[in-house]
Amino acid sequence: MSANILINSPNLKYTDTHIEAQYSYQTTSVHQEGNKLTVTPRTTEMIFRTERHVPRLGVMLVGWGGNNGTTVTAAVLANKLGLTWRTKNGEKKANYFGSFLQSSTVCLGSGSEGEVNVPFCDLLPMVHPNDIIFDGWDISSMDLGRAMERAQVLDWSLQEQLRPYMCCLKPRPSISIPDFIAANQDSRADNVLTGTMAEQVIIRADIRDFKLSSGVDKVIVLWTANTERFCDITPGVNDTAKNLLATIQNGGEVSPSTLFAVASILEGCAFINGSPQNTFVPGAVELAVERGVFIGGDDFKSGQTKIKSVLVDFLVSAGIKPTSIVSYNHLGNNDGKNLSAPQQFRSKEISKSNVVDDMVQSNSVLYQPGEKPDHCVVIKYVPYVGDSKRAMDEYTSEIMMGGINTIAMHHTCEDSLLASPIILDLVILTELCQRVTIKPQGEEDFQSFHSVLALLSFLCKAPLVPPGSPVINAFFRQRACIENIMRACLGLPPQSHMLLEHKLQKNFLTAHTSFINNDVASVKKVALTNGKHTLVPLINALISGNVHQNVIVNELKDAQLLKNIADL
Ligand SMILES: NC(=O)c1ccc[n+]([C@@H]2O[C@H](COP(=O)([O-])OP(=O)(O)OC[C@H]3O[C@@H](n4cnc5c(N)ncnc54)[C@H](O)[C@@H]3O)[C@@H](O)[C@H]2O)c1
Ligand SMILES: O=P([O-])([O-])O[C@@H]1[C@@H](O)[C@H](O)[C@@H](O)[C@H](O)[C@@H]1O
Repeated sequence: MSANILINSPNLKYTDTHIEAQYSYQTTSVHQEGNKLTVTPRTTEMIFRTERHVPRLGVMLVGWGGNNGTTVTAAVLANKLGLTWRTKNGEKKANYFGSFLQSSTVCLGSGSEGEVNVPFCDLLPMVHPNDIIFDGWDISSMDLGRAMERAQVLDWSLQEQLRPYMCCLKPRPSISIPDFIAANQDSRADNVLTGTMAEQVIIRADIRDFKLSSGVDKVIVLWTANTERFCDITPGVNDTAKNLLATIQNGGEVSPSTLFAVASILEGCAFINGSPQNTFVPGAVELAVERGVFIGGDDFKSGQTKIKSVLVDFLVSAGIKPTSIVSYNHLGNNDGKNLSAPQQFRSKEISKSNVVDDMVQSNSVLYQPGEKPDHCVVIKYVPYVGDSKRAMDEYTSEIMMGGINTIAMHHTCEDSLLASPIILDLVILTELCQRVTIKPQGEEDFQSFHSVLALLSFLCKAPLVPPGSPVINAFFRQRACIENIMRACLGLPPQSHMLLEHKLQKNFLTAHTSFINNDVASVKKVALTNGKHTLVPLINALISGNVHQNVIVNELKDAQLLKNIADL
């Protein structure tokens, strides 16, 4: 059941169009001279403004006919239709498990019954996955009904129910430059555009056509097509936006994924890269910044790497020193087949290898400058296991007094059922970020997040961040970042987990009456600022927080709003 959250704070204003929060952003800056560190707390006042209107969202997937593309489309349909199906283990019901926005919760604070947790997606107005309209491209012409069968991900009895809907969905012809993906993909490519590179940017017209024909307000484009090889970064070719656009016109090395990114940016649509290759060559990043369009990536953080971003964080922050990480996995889907080619595997290897860097570098007690654990990544293609990926990891660490701590792990999961909810989170979070603007003190105007949307890091193996920003891979730091930014949009302090009210001899929050009076005072202020209609829900909130009705009535009796209290 979704929660209806109303913030009782003089720092928050609800208007018909926006949620506007006054926020004190607290940071600490450190000045270092030798081993002397001077640490200065800083506070920057700012206003967070979130548009309340949730648009109709269209998502165009590049690689729509692949395992991820068909699975995410089928999952949304199954949820929308409320489907259930029988398996040998009993009846299953469509759900969004694995989506942190839909299926994980955040602690809002404490009430009379203890901590109150709400679904992440209830914090701010955001698109529900059931309302997303999908479209997309694939170099394979198969309709999504047959492609879903080819993927072998979903239970057969569910596929049977979905097929009539999925068969009506057909991928648009796509850009194919065979050199970028494995040669073993050639047999799939029967749905490709022809003409020069510039002519193939006709995909811009597809975006417009989809927007018009579906009636969506916004389109986000996401690459979930095959992993490409890395593209050379060459001065004069792709190093600046101008050079990249000229190369597209005149010919030269540009990957299909970069062509899609450029087309989306030129159409003003956010572009997300779910694969590991360097789609965002410097010219593409510059173009996104120039046009003020969001880009995000790279490579969905779905399985083995997600665990790594938790486990290494745990080890290093527990003061244990990982010295060797050996990660092996095998899988038998088409992604695995493509990755069996050396250049495509290399893209994945790079993306999977850097995930521990920030955690290792943060601990100079355990690691000398430049020291890193050995880190080995292996992927093998084993057709028989299909989409059911097997991952085996061995983490060896040094513990106290020369001791060795070895953790070995075996992980089996359907690759595409891990990636699909991440696709939904990526597009929903990106859309939400498009409606948030921030005005730091001293600035004239509200500004949006940087075009390189680092907030998506949580969902990516190799996070793309604005130049000069720290890359954070640690799972809970990434999650806390999203949670606390959303709380800031509501004028709420960051989640500190201090729980001081339970750690002293007396609980100062319930014992102190001025706390209650302050609350009532702020109700008065909020109701006077935001209109009478907010009074009754605010007072109800106070009552459910154990403030006695008489206290509220007494406190409010001098207010002009007294007559509204009769309605209670
Ligand atoms: N499933 C996961 O857990 C996971 C995690 C991280 C990243 N990824 C990445 O997501 C991508 C998709 O994975 P998948 O399992 O769906 O793979 P898949 O091979 O089943 O699907 C990819 C689809 O892309 C199509 N394609 C290839 N080149 C194209 C182009 N130029 N334009 C349009 N379509 C094109 C193929 O025909 C295919 O249908 C891969 O790059 C994979 O590495 C997957
Ligand atoms: O998310 P994760 O398990 O670390 O990484 C996975 C790889 O190990 C796998 O080989 C690949 O095919 C998947 O698409 C995914 O990228």
